[in-house]
Amino acid sequence: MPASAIHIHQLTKSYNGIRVLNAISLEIAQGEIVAVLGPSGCGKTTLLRVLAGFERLETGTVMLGDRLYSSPQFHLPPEKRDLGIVFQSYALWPHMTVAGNVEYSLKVSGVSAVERQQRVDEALAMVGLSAFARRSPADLSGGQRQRVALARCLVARPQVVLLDEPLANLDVHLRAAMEEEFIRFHQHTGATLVYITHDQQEAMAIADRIVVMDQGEIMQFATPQQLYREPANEMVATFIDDGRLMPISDIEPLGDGYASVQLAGQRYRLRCHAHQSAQPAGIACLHADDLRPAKQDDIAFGTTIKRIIYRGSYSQIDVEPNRVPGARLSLHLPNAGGLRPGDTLPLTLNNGWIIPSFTSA
Ligand SMILES: Nc1ncnc2c1ncn2[C@@H]1O[C@H](COP(=O)(O)OP(=O)(O)OP(=O)(O)O)[C@@H](O)[C@H]1O
Repeated sequence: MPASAIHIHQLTKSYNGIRVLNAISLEIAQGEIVAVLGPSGCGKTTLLRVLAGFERLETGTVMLGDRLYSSPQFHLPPEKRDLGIVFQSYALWPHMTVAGNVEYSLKVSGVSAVERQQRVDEALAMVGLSAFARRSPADLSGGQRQRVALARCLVARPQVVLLDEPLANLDVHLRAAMEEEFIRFHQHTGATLVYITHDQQEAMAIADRIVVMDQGEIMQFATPQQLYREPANEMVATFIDDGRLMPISDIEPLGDGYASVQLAGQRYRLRCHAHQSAQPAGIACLHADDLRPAKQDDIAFGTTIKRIIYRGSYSQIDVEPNRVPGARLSLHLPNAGGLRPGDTLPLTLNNGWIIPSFTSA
């Protein structure tokens, strides 16, 4: 079994009798970058803390390769786990220099002075902080401190790195630079990265696969493209990007990855799960790029413009389908031209995804 693959099986965890993680099972491959994404309070940090060994689990197992880390009967302490951890709060030693902070763990574990020097230089170079080795953490910016925390983790050359919202305190430019930093680190080391964030853009930019969590459960574990194009349920559909839900009826699978459905009074072909069954009713997920203003020969449905938001390179047009009062769809136009709220805008579909449903209702 690859040494740094993570196997989580049926993990549950409660605080004060309240279930915070419920039957979590995940197989993370060696060298993979996995982001854990979900709304506040869904259990992301708790999952990371159980992986790191700061919390015990109630049921289930956590293994790294073929090594048992946690089970109800067994708990390997955090310092014995072969993991690097980068938390949102940098927790640097204020009385040590940048180099001292990075060197500390090597000193404690008895690495020779010559090797320490070489590894500290290497780690600081990797995060672009060679020139800051002798500074005190107090004299660094937030982003630089975060990079010291990363260097401190890298210097130990862990096979698995757990990162808890490491970019949450940084401004938008620094975040982009740090995203590149993580990817570079990953290319350099091939380590397995588990990355917690509530920022889906960040998750999409960095991760090979994303775990979407809600209320202590895994909603979907898939590539960013799959989450966007083939959400497993309504939560993922609306959580990822600008997904909007539309009621559909008379779903007839066509056997080629598409189904014919009734939507806003018209018949359309939408993408569907290979095992989608015929259903009297269901829900479709439509993104902005699934919609466009109808031309003369298109199969169109009428909508009324509710709101136009200028977003620089495009305008976001929010509409209500005339035959589905209360539903909201959104499309992007490079130029909203003479459109106004209250105007009628006939739309058609480029694409769309049926939220999977497998049993006949
Ligand atoms: N030590 C604790 N004692 C009791 N409840 C806790 C404890 N730690 C977390 N919780 C609860 O467990 C749930 C999950 O918390 P967790 O911090 O894992 O969520 P999260 O997804 O990381 O949220 P955020 O994005 O806001 O950091 C929350 O309802 C939280 O209040």
